[in-house]
Amino acid sequence: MTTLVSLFPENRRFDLTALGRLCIDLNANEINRPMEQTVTFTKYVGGSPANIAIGMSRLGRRVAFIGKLADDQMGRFIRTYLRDNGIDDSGVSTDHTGAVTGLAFTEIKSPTDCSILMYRDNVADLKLGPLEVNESLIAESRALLISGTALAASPSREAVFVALEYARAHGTPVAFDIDYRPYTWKSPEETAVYCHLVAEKSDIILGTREEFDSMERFEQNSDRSDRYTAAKWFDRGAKLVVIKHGKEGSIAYTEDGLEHRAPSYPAKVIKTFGAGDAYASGFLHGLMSGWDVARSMAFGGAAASIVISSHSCSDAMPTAKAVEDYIQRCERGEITAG
Ligand SMILES: Nc1ncnc2c1ncn2[C@@H]1O[C@H](COP(=O)(O)OP(=O)(O)OP(=O)(O)O)[C@@H](O)[C@H]1O
Ligand SMILES: O=C(O)C[C@@H](O)[C@H](O)C(=O)CO
Repeated sequence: MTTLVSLFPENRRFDLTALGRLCIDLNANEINRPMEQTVTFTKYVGGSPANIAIGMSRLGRRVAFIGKLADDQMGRFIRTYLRDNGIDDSGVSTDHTGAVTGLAFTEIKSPTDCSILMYRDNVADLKLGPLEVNESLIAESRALLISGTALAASPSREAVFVALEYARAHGTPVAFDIDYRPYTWKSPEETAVYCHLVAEKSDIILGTREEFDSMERFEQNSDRSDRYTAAKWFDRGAKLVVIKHGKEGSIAYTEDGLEHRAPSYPAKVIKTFGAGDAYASGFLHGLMSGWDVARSMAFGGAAASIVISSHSCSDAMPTAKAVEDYIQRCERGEITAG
């Protein structure tokens, strides 16, 4: 049994500070059809790190956010939602240059064929500057979560590196979610270089197999196995590497050389996105609770199944009781894949 609870310092004001984008999701109401035929959408707070922060807060964790919002109705909607969900927004600044809120229109063609159409020109989240990174939030947190998309442009990119410096100075462990969104970046090479630099400074690295491949683009060794990937990052200081495989579940590696596997839970899938964010929040909650790695992964997987069985990502993030109930219902055979 491997636990990582000792990684997280005790007696801090927050369990997690998340850094990255706060956006809007507009999820198609008319599901199972292409965007061309979709005419109405429901608005939710979105953005992977926002979803993870909201998920952690629903699980009873104390959460803060570092980011930047547009000075418009959408920005105010997001701030209100964060506050209503008990998330400390003192590290969330407001842009005054006319930047806009990032929008993600989700197309739900079928439960397995979903895509996101993103509007990300001149977005406020990527305007977060190095001087706007709130050091005291990082010093007062048991962990810092970095979303890889925050590296896609300056000055947000520099802000991430400043946050990493503060984390190191205050002994705050870093969880890095690669969160690769190709349309935000100029080139795959740029993604590989900057994500690599951050992964080298991270304690926990989370990503899908494809995301690790995108970050390891310049890897000399042709071995693309999960085990090789994990060994590479342990060499560079990581303590835990988690590789997600969609419906096939996830695999985690720990420094002690052990491999931990979690199958997924059944789900009546409405759309697949949001799975990774729910998984991350459930998984980090489990680790911080002192559970072993495999149990934490399973809990994250159950949270993911709940979210993909729902219309939204952020709004659908479950409480701990809802996740536990879901696991029990699956064990009793009351929930099957739909
Ligand atoms: N179709 C599915 N059925 C059941 N569980 C799933 C399914 N897809 C994903 N999951 C669960 O969610 C976890 C993370 O999913 P995935 O590997 O798709 O991450 P991701 O690609 O980061 O997600 P996202 O689509 O949000 O970006 C998986 O390990 C699994 O437990
Ligand atoms: O990550 C995004 O910007 C879009 C998300 O808000 C969406 O909810 C999703 O894809 C979750 O991973």
